[in-house]
Amino acid sequence: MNDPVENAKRLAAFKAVDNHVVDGVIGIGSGSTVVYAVERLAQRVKDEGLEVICVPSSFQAKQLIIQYGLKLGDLETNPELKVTIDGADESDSMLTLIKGGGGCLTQEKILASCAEEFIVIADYRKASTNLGEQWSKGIPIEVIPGAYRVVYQKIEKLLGGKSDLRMSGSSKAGPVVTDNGNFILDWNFEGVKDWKHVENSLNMIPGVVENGLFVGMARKAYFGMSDGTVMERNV
Ligand SMILES: O=C[C@H](O)[C@H](O)[C@H](O)COP(=O)(O)O
Repeated sequence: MNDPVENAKRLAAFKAVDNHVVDGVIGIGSGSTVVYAVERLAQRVKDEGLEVICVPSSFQAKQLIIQYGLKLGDLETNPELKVTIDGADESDSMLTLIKGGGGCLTQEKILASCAEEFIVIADYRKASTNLGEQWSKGIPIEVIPGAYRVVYQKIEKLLGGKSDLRMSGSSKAGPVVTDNGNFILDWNFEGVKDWKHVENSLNMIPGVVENGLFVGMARKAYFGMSDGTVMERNV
């Protein structure tokens, strides 16, 4: 593979699947890095007879599981996951994450919370010391559509910064609509010191469904590097 970023994603995903997946129920995150994790899972099912049931975190993840011929599960029949593997938009040195750049944060956080182990896979552009060093698009916040404006105002009053309603772009007029039928606000924060406080404060605002801060959930991350190595971070 010639693209260093794609190569880095693939290396991280393959290593995480090899090191953490055994027979059982697996949570499948969303995004472009997770594609490689599903590819590796499918290889191991074929080559080693690995027996996994895959629970998706999004429409995209479900399609991937189907496309690769893996067994599809859901949280109603498989509420306990051995491991969830997912990408991130940014990870600080404590593995505090920003997620939801692709709009899939709520179901991802549910899957992360149901897993014995939550493993992050990403390329080298996602690793930082403090959030905001690498990801400049703010914290994604999923909101009930009719409440987006009041949520926006309350966030500004409570925590400062500015939010933007995420728009669809040229393929559809109007805002992005999540897999759950909601809107996304991207909150550009200022001077945050306590991410757990922010995560909790955002979720206390009526109309907020979930936010893309994952604090204290991941214990291990794999970052594919541009030189072909994989950097591991543990907390
Ligand atoms: O909403 C999307 C998810 O949180 C993704 O896991 C995140 O955006 C990272 O995606 P990618 O692997 O494409 O960078």
